[in-house]
Amino acid sequence: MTEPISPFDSDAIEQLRQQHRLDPEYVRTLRNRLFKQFRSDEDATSNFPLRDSLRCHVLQQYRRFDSDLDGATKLLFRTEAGMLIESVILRIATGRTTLCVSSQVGCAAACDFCATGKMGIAKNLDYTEILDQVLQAGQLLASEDGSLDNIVFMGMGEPFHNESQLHKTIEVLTAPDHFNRSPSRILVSTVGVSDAMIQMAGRFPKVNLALSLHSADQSTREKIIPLARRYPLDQLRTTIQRCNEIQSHEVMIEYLMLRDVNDSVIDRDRLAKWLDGLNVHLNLIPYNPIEDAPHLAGTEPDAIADFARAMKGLGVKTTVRYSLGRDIDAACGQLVRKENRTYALRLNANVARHSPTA
Ligand SMILES: C[S@@+](CC[C@H](N)C(=O)[O-])C[C@H]1O[C@@H](n2cnc3c(N)ncnc32)[C@H](O)[C@@H]1O
Ligand code: SF4
Repeated sequence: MTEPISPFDSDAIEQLRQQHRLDPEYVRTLRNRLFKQFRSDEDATSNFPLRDSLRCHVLQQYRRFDSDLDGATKLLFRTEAGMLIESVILRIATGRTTLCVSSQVGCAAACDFCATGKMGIAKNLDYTEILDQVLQAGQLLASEDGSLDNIVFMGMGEPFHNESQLHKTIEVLTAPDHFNRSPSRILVSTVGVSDAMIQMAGRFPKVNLALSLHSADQSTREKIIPLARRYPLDQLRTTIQRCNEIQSHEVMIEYLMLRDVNDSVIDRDRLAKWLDGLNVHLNLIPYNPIEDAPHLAGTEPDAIADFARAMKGLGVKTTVRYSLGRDIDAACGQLVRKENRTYALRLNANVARHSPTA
């Protein structure tokens, strides 16, 4: 009995097609139905002669949380390795939908304010695991007669720590004979990995980039983002200049509003100075408190609005992120953290037991 084939694996699909002398039209129809129309597995594979050789999903849907407050849905998936990852569907009032995907389980960057960074693990997802988040969310939206408009890499993980799988994912997402998504509707958010940002801008110039800046002061940034030591602010500014030269659109600057950390008048003026001359758009993010960082608190909404007004006054294009799904975030984040920690501990115990020095 041969291993089932993932429809995302073009080489394996082509090999199968040639082996069975299948008309390429069958493969085209399968891809159109599954990747472009997001039909159900059964419907999409119904006339594919080798449907029993396929396995449409590498992720198992584990839980679903729907917000009572707004149109957010959080999907928890279990990977084959047993880890939980999350994807979030944001249904925005304008009718547009955005899917936030994970690129890793956990994250080595270990930012102080981030639940994923506090998980204490970092495992890369492979491209089929990232694409399956898109497929399953797309199928869910299609079943509600909705559509999927934007895909953002703002879920668990640092996408540029998983660069090869990220590039492969974007290739399949934008390939006309696969998902055929517009690159301008894809956004990759990073904590700031300079060389990878420039690579991305060069290889996929239409894909949007977002930099999680969070402070324009080097020592403050280092306190909340350990990776800031490796990629100092001067280097990041030059990186954005380089991306601006390659790309025709703005880079998004994400700025988490943390009370008494980065929200003073001095912080604001320093930020405006740092952004001056760059083709950017500033997005202020309200902080979502996490259990593992009791020392951090978010800036009050009124103060965020004042900060935004002042930044606009200083000539910076500024918006405030309206955060969706707050009611489901805590429940889901805690579940993911707890289960993945338990799993990682079990895994480490097994490795120790089997290591020659144990
Ligand atoms: C989870 S990260 C994933 C992408 C990438 N690793 C990055 O840092 O940009 C996506 C965004 O969520 C933000 N974020 C992390 N923890 C947060 C929290 N507790 N409240 C609000 N935003 C948070 C990050 O700063 C980043 O801008
Ligand atoms: S890089 Fe992004 S995902 Fe990783 S810990 Fe920092 S905020 Fe979280």
